[in-house]
Amino acid sequence: MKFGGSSVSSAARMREVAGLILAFPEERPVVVLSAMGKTTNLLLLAGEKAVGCGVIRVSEIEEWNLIKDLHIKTVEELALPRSVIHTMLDELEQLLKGIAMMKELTLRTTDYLVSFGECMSTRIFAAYLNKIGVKARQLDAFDIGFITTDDFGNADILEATYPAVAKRLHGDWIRDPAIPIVTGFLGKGWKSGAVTTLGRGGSDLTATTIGKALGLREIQVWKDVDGVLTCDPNIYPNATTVPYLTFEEAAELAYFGAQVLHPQSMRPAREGDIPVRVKNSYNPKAPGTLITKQRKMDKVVLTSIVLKSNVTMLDIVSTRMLGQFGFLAKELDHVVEELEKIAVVHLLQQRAIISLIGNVRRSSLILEKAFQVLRKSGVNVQMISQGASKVNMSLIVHDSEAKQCIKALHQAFFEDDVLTEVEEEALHMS
Ligand SMILES: Nc1ncnc2c1ncn2[C@@H]1O[C@H](COP(=O)(O)OP(=O)(O)O)[C@@H](O)[C@H]1O
Ligand SMILES: N[C@@H](CC(=O)OP(=O)(O)O)C(=O)O
Repeated sequence: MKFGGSSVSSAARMREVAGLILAFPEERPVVVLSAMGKTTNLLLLAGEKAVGCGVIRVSEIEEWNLIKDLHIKTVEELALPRSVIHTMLDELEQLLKGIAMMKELTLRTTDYLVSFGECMSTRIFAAYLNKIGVKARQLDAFDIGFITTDDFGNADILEATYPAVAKRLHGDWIRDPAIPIVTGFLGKGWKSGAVTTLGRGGSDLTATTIGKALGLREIQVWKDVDGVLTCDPNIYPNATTVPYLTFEEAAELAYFGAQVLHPQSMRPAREGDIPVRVKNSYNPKAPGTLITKQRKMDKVVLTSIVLKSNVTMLDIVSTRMLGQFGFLAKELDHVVEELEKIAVVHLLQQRAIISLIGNVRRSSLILEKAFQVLRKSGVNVQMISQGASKVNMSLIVHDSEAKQCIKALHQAFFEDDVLTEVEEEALHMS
């Protein structure tokens, strides 16, 4: 079970989460936690400020004080001893002073800095479970076999992780059974031995990695929304829950920008064929979204609409590109320079990709409807791509028009009668 930052943002939330875990007494869950609330963002900001503020002013950094106050308050409200996080907070202050002294913040140090968020949330939560009589064991992912590349800030999990994590968690359980409370988002670089992070939202990936390593029956990812929704609720609040998704759909959705899932998180679940359930810790009765290998697609038209803003488009016109392979593999800075030798190249910035995740076997119907809607809204699509994926059609529009497009498309596909049209078509064919 993975609980994101919003699920463990306060003492009250931690009590609720403990209640959710205890609601399944017959299960032996492994719990993965993110940092409390917005702690990761605050740590990043505190680090940036430390670079320029001088050692003696570190104690005045607003974000550092917010982090300290939140964690101390949580420990106090859960009636835990301060010693649970005392050492961590001391070390964190030392680290910020070190950054201030060096006037430098490398990617490696940034990963170490943000790791304090997960290290503290898990220590508090494990102590709380033990206090209420539920035996729990706090575990730092970088100590239990999460081995990654040394790409600080966006490390990849290496294959050796699966057997190592399985061995450690099995061994611990046999020696002394206790619910493992594991830090999400973190790993250990295989060359450097330093703490790494898996990219923002990486706790989802921690959870699915453990799921595959242990061959679990189900992976649950608890969020602050009722599941994966038909679009980002911050863009258009009429979004509704998508009850079922395939791994492929969920992966495309995440990859093309839906913040709800980490882009790489579906891979271990798909490889291990372990269902993933996305649930709302604020509304546990809601059924959520169930993500599996396959689902019945015959009535499916569109599943979800995803927006990725601020993308740059390369418009290449050339008659000389036949046989010119490998040119995009060169460094991005050199791509335009290289292409200009063989083509007319325009760099078009402030574009947005709107991805229509759905049944590509209905592509003509989807595109017909989409273009009707966009034409009515006076929007010109600048590129369209169906690619290799069986579930994704992408349209590129100008950034300034993107939100309005999402709203119009959502209304047409999810609030009007497109399903009736498909049902009629299916009836007609049978
Ligand atoms: N298609 C979508 N479905 C659900 N949530 C989405 C979608 N697109 C964006 N979001 C946003 O993702 C948030 C949940 O992801 P995240 O912040 O990583 O949660 P957590 O911190 O609980 O893991 C939601 O609060 C919502 O605002
Ligand atoms: N705390 C990390 C990792 C994470 O997964 O967080 P969340 O589950 O709150 O998205 C982040 O903010 O990126």
